[in-house]
Amino acid sequence: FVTGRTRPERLLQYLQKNGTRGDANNVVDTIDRFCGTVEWAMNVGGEKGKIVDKVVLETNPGTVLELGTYCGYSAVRMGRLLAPGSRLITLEMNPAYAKVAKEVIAFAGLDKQVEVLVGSTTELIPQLKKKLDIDTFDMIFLDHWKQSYLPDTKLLEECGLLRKGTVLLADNVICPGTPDYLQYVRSSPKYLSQHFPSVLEYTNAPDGLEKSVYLG
Ligand SMILES: Nc1ncnc2c1ncn2[C@@H]1O[C@H](Cn2cc(CNC(=O)c3cc([N+](=O)[O-])cc(O)c3O)nn2)[C@@H](O)[C@H]1O
Ligand SMILES: [Mg+2]
Repeated sequence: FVTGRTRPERLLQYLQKNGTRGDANNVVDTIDRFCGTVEWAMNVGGEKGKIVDKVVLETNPGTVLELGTYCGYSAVRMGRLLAPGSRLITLEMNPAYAKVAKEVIAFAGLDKQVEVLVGSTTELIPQLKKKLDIDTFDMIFLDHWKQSYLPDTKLLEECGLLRKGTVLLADNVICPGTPDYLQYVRSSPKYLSQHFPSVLEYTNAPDGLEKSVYLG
C-alpha cells in the first residue's frame, strides 16, 4: 500500500515503486493500472488516450500547450509521441499537483520536452509569448476546469497564440461536460469541429473528446 497524503502523491509513490524509470510507455500503463485497480483519478485514461495518441500522431505538433496538468499523465502520454525538438508546455495552478507532475514527467524521461508552468491559465496565457520563444501553438489540449474552456479559448485567440490549422483537443466534453465550449466551437465560423465519442476514464460512462481546428 502507498502512504501519500494526497491522491497525486499516492499515484507518484505507486509509480516510483512499480514503474520503469525512463520508459514513458510504461509510465502511462503503470498510472492506468493504479487508477484501474487502486484509486480512480481524473487522467484522460487509456480509452480516450488512444484517441489523443491518434490526434497527436496525425498533427505531429512542434509546440503543444496543455491546460491543467494534474499528475502529468496526459503530458507524458502526448510528450512520448512528439518528434525530437518539439515542446509541450503544461499549465497547472495547484503547486502541490505541479510538483507531483514534474516528478512523473522526469520519471518518464521527458523533462527536456515537457515544461510545467505553475499558475492559472488566466494569468499565464497572456505571458506565454514573453516567457517562451513560442509564437503560436500547433496543438492545445484542454483538460482543466470545465467552465474555463471557453474563456481560455477566447483568451488564446486574443493573445494571438493560435494560427490557421491549430488543433484544439478538449477532454470531458460530455462528462462532466462543457456545453458552452461545445456550442462555441461547433457554431463559430472560426472552427471546424469533430466529435470523438468514448468513455470516462476507468469507467464505462459515456464521455468524448472534441477536436476543433482553428481556421483563423
Ligand atoms: N484555470 C486553471 N489554470 C490552471 N490549472 C487549473 C485551472 N483549472 C484547474 N486547474 C488544475 O487542473 C488540475 C486538475 N483539475 C482538472 C479539473 C477539471 N477536470 C475535471 O474536473 C475532471 C473531472 C472528471 N470527472 O469528474 O469524472 C473527469 C475528468 O477527466 C476531468 O478532467 N479540476 N482540477 C487541478 O490540478 C487544477 O489545479
Ligand atoms: Mg479530463
